[in-house]
Amino acid sequence: MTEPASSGAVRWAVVIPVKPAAVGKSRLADGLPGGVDRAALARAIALDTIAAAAQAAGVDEVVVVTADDEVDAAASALARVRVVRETEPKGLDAAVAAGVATVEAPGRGRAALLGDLPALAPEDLADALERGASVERGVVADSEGTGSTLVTAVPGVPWLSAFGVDSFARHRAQNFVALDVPADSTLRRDVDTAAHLAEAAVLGVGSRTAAALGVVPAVIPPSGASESLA
Ligand SMILES: Nc1nc2c(ncn2[C@@H]2O[C@H](COP(=O)(O)OP(=O)(O)OP(=O)(O)O)[C@@H](O)[C@H]2O)c(=O)[nH]1
Ligand SMILES: C=C(OP(=O)(O)O)C(=O)O
Repeated sequence: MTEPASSGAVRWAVVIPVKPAAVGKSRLADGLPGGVDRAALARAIALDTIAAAAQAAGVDEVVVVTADDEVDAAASALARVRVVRETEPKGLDAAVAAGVATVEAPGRGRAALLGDLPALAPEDLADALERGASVERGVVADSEGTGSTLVTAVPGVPWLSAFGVDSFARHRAQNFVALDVPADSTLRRDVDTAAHLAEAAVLGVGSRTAAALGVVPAVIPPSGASESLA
């Protein structure tokens, strides 16, 4: 197993919450191409996000918090990924906090990444984490500028997150520093709707999402090509 190169002084644990696919990504149901299974697509989106995060420089471990058996099994097979089972629905912030609480290395920065970023490029996450290393708490806005896709806390800073509607403004109000990642970073394109999915497809979605959409693999960047199994 090859370690990713360091992206700076801080090494990170990245927590990714994933709702059970049977109930998650409900807003995606409207406008999906015929024949696309929404639950399978929701899992594929989450697993592409997890796989990209696990390949980002500076990331020591990815902690997936989920009650979904299939996501658990597939994520657990990836190097640097650990799954924390969610025994009852907790809500997003509580699920993230449960994952953060299992991070044992006190010298590690902690980050929460939403699990709906199918176009995420590992280098875009690495770039954001490097920026997050120089502030106590950081936040990355989604493409609309209203939500948050990444929240960070450097070692020693107590964990806090305030995900949900208009979370970017609420994170900023709690003194999270807006991390200056490019407007077109793949880290910003979360997918809640079919229109978002179309934008993610332009950026280039991961191999699992492409397969769930029935897209010809040859036009998809090989984001999963170099993944190693644990
Ligand atoms: N483990 C866990 N993950 C959650 C929970 N709520 C949301 N998430 C995850 O957080 C991320 C962002 O959530 P939303 O955009 O609200 O996703 P969603 O609830 O699946 O989507 P909608 O049903 O369309 O509202 C996704 O990766 C979700 O799977 C929760 O209670 N537990
Ligand atoms: C969960 C969030 O947003 P969305 O529902 O748009 O993914 C958020 O921005 O905190």
